[in-house]
Amino acid sequence: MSTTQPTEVIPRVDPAPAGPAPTTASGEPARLAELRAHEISCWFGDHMVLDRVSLTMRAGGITALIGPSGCGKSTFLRTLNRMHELVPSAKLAGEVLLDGEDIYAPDKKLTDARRHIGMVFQKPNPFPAMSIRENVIAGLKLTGTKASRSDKEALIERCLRLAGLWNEVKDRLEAPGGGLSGGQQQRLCIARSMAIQPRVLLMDEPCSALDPTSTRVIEETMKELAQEVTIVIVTHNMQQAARVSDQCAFFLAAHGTPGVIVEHGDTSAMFQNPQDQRTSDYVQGRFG
Ligand SMILES: Nc1ncnc2c1ncn2[C@@H]1O[C@H](COP(=O)(O)OP(=O)(O)OP(=O)(O)O)[C@@H](O)[C@H]1O
Repeated sequence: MSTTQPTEVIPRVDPAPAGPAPTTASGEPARLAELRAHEISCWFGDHMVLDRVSLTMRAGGITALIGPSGCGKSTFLRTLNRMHELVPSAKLAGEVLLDGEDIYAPDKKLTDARRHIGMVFQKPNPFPAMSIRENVIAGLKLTGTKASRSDKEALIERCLRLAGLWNEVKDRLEAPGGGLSGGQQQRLCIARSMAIQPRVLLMDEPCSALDPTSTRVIEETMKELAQEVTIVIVTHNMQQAARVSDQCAFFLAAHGTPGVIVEHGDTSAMFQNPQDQRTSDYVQGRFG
């Protein structure tokens, strides 16, 4: 995909988003949220793919999930906003606590989990025929959020600035989202996710379909976003994990056993002084 995309102008991420910052229902500034997975196990049918995985994703931090293919990183990520349960054969045990409240508790709705915990996928998926403007606010209708026309305009600008896209699209907000380059489309998807003011943003290999320039732009964008939202990213790119994250979790599924976290901790420690030989081998590219 990256080789066929139009060339992308390198934008500067605007550090001063316009429009209102996220607030709680009472108008207080939204607090950054901690997400804690406690003893998460997952199955597809009888196939257990994760075994009692626990991880605390710090409020306002960027946590990178790393590990070889098939060890359960994406499955784990999908448990964090209840996407795992969309697969008919899927089962799950354990808890996911958003600021201490289990998103799987019987009184919690699936739509609440999606509202508070947004997701950006590997392949950019804007609504191609919808305008850039409509793409950004597409989630408002889905989540039943009401906003005045002027609030919507402020939100559109704010989210496009947050996603580092405003300067490139401000003069063509009515153009279709599908006409943007791959990197721009991914930033449009980030803007769309941010418009519903999530407390956590999950990113599943968000740069794997992008060229290096677009990748660096998204990485800069992530650092800006982390001031407002807790980020969890799955990445195969060790340099990316080292560049963007402040915390890493190394997943491994040895010899057909379910995936577990072998080691987790501050990114600098994981890369410079890992405690487990397997982590050391993986981050230095000796396998995976
Ligand atoms: N929809 C599904 N149905 C059945 N099995 C699945 C499904 N999705 C994933 N799996 C299996 O679950 C295990 C973990 O897969 P997962 O995609 O979570 O790993 P991953 O670490 O994210 O891999 P990759 O890095 O290649 O994306 C694998 O054995 C995979 O085959």
